[in-house]
Amino acid sequence: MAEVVIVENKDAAGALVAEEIIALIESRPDAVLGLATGSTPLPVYQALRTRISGVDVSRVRGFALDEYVGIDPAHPQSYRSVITREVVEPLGLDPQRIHVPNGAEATIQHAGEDYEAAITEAGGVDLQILGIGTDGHIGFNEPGSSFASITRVKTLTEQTREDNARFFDSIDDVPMHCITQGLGTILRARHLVLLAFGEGKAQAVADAVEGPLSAILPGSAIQLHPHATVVVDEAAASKLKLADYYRYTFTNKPSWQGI
Ligand SMILES: O=P(O)(O)OC[C@H]1O[C@](O)(CO)[C@@H](O)[C@@H]1O
Repeated sequence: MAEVVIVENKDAAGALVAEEIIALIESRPDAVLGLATGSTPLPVYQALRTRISGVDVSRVRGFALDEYVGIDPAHPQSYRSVITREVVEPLGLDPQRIHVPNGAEATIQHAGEDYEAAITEAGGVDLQILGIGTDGHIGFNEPGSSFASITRVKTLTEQTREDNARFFDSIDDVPMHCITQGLGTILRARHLVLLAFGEGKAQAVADAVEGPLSAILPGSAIQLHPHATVVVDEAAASKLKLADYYRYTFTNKPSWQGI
């Protein structure tokens, strides 16, 4: 079962996860971070900005979860641009060490395989940051994705395109396809940290943490992981049946344990 940490707000979540990432980098300067985009991980990146000075990040490596297919990498909403703007530049990471799946149509046939090979060559991801879609996707693994899936092209659901229309001028501009790490890829990371905020994510969180294991609930794949941490605010936790138990467990956690 995933460990669930219910926090007061996004800032508290960001601080908690940022501390875990800094401890990881201090113990392993060439740590491999799994980077997510969307709104959810922003408080983590924000919290890292204020804590990272004095930490040597020159050897940190990173792999983004996903990218839109057919979008110009220079487009402000390509995940390449988002990762550069929100993570690489403010944290002073080496851009050469940060990878984003290649969504160019010309090379898309082998882009998934290439990305898997790059992750394997790096020795795997140490800590994977995850958000969750209102339809339950992690990465862009939409409902129906195999738990064994690897990096590949997926078609975005209408729900996801509507949710992400806020980043574009209109829903028509939201790409139809993406390339995403698979659920199998994500499950190979050594530590999963899934964040979710707000009532709109409450059902997806409950399904991921307490629902049946099912391809129709892609987030439920985290139940198969030996070290998964779910950090949520009260609203996103509102449909969890065992919320009191999670609070009790976290309050009584040994002080020497991280998340
Ligand atoms: O965080 P948001 O913007 O609600 O999106 C949900 C999740 O979907 C994804 O964007 C898919 O990449 C996640 O990375 C993200 O956290």
